[in-house]
Amino acid sequence: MKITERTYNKNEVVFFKSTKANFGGLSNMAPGYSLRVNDIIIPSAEALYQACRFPLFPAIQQEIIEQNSPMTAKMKSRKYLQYTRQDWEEVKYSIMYWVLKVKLSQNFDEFSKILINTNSKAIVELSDKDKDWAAVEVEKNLLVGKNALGRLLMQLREEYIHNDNCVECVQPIDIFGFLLYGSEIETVCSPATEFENNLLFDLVQ
Ligand SMILES: Nc1nc(O)c(N)c(N[C@@H]2O[C@H](COP(=O)(O)O)[C@@H](O)[C@H]2O)n1
Repeated sequence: MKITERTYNKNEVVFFKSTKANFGGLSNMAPGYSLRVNDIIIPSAEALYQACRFPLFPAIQQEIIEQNSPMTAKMKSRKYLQYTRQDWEEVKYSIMYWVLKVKLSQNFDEFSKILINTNSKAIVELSDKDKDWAAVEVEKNLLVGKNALGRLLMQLREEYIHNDNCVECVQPIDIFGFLLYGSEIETVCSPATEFENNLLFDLVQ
């Protein structure tokens, strides 16, 4: 997936930077959005995304996932960059979109509310220096960057909020070696759907 740089007028967009400010829940660094994949509890979207860098190294994945702070999870990942999967640059945006879908599916009430409140405005992650995932204010009110996270969030809003699609279960993406702790990543469902599926399973046993 190729993403090119864009420019935005800060006055016309919804932007987020600090997790404590308005729309901070859109950030992968926001606490309080835990996830469950393959029965493993993962404290944040950031930890899940960073763990996906290292499919062949379950011990590194575990060290990242054990971090309650999303920023510390990212910092742990930095120690092991040489073990990053070789096709990371080609697959990282697809992996991030999958992570965001999992975050929405398993935190629907909270996360969908924030997405709804962005209306139809452009969503921009604001950063001091990151022009890949975010955009930088290069002069007053002029934001420049690929803004990959903001754009994936807009795609998520279009697919699941504006089009009213259901995000109860999220399929794994079709890439080689999509692994967590040595096992293929399975379909991930919302807690309510998992509960219903388990009830049905018990009934037919
Ligand atoms: N710590 C931090 N500072 C910024 O300015 C940022 N824009 C981000 N972005 C988040 O970091 C994650 C990507 O990490 P990699 O550099 O690809 O390892 C992703 O969640 C971005 O939203 N972080």
